[in-house]
Amino acid sequence: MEIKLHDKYFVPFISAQELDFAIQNMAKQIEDDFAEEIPVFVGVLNGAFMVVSDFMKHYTAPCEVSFIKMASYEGTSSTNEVKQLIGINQDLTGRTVIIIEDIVDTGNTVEELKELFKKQGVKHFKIATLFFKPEAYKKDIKLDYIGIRIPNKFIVGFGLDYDGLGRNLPEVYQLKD
Ligand SMILES: O=P(O)(O)OC[C@H]1O[C@H](OP(=O)(O)OP(=O)(O)O)[C@H](O)[C@@H]1O
Ligand SMILES: Nc1nc2[nH]cnc2c(=O)[nH]1
Repeated sequence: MEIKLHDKYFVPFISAQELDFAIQNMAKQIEDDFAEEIPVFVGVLNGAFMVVSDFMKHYTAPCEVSFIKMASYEGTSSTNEVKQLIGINQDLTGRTVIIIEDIVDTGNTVEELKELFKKQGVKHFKIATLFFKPEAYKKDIKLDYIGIRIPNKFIVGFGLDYDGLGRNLPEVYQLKD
């Protein structure tokens, strides 16, 4: 059933079951790669709060979790300027940092994050994202773990918002044409 948020209509796109399956797969892959160490998962707020919560329930090896707050989107488009609103106050020297994103779109946010963590002397820097829009991506940075590839259309739900609304939807909706 379609929904209305502010002035726009959205149609169902990805079910809660498909989301859980994709997150479970990412957790398993990362666990296979990093079970020998204690990675620090860094969720990118606000959008990633739901992915991180579900991801952590599927990741069974020792790990730590922290959050960073970045923002670049106003309405349905990128401002091209990514701001850091809340940082991490933990020494990450020599640690394996795995970013958990809800979505990688233009790549502006992951580029900014990579710069930020490089300066902190981390041992490994990896990126995991639930959603990836290949047609919108403008960077060369490798994305290490991708949940679901989606077309270049605006989505909401499961943490993702349209001007503040829609983050609490348990499934994902796509902007109606
Ligand atoms: O690849 P990009 O084009 O940079 O887009 C991806 C970013 O956009 C969203 O964040 P947003 O800036 O909307 O902030 P929010 O997480 O608080 O909604 C999303 O959570 C990513 O962090
Ligand atoms: N809500 C939302 N935020 C985004 N940030 C980057 N791409 C998107 C998108 O498709 N939807």
